[in-house]
Amino acid sequence: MSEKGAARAGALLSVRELSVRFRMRGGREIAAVTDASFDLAPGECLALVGESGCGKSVLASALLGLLPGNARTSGSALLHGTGLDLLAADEATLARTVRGRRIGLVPQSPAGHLTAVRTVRSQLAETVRELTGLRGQELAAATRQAAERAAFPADHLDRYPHQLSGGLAQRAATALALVGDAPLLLADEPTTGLDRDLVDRTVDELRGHTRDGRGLLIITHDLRAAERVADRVAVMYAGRIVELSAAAPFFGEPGPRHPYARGLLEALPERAFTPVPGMPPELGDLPEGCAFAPRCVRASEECATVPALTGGLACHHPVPAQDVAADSERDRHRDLDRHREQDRHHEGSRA
Ligand SMILES: Nc1ncnc2c1ncn2[C@@H]1O[C@H](COP(=O)(O)OP(=O)(O)OP(=O)(O)O)[C@@H](O)[C@H]1O
Ligand code: NI
Repeated sequence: MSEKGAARAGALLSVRELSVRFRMRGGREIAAVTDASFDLAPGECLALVGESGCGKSVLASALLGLLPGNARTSGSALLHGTGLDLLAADEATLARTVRGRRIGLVPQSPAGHLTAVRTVRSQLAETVRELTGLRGQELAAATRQAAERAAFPADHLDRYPHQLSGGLAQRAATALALVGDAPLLLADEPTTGLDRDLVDRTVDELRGHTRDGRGLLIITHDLRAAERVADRVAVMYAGRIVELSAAAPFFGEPGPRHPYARGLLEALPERAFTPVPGMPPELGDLPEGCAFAPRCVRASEECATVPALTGGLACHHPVPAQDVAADSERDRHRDLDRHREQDRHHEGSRA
């Protein structure tokens, strides 16, 4: 998978060196996203994971043109079939042809995205009508189906957003995002506030969206959900993608190669249940080199420079490679010791 240079042929979405800076009062700058590059293939689900505040939602907002006025974006994000660079497109184009039509969004805080003064049914129906053109009985039925897809209970359809629990608001937002089967779905923490069964059901429904060559970019804290649905995983740390890997070797053997990604997995209750020590850095005050180095047991002088993302990894000391090297080094010493031992033994018996 190419990470730099030209967009990949046939990709649904090709993001290259996407960076987002927020200008703050006093000239301070927040480096929310730096040089993010990835492709999303038709039919593929990519999970974007990483600690709170690492830039995941900002990345998604940048793709949809939903950043506030103090944000500056650079790089490119080509959306297949539109000839559009999402980062260069004007607001009218994004509003008219991209958001909701080419790209569906499950927003991170659904309550704020639902219209306060209208019932869920009326909001869903409007979206269904807009995107499908259905009317009357057919529209009513399609609205109920849309709710059902996201496990939104039919008997709550006539409620207003403020009458919904967080989990129900989440499901209403997911239902809205699924209407119209946009070629690309961005789901930002779509399972917040849901219990495990509903998490599974929701991510399975989102995954189902990738049938027929559609794509899914799912942003989640929930590594179990990511493991359940993702084909590939992108791990973000302090605004950068530090590892981009196929999901099977990442969650299984040999496991992640970036020490941070490894730490994230080890923090899971069903694994070692030990959190990554320390705290992520302030994005307004990043260190010079690798931002993870201060928390990394493997850090050395090399880490004073930012490692480039090559072969899906941005690290001067990737884990298995070193472990394998360390193990073979240990084995070599053990063999040497054994040979010396044997030599001494032979010498002893000769004497
Ligand atoms: N409008 C803004 N102005 C200034 N800084 C912002 C703005 N929006 C986000 N940020 C900063 O950008 C960084 C990345 O935020 P983002 O919301 O993308 O994190 P995240 O990875 O989605 O976290 P979470 O998992 O908590 O949702 C944070 O440091 C945040 O404070
Ligand atoms: Ni977020």
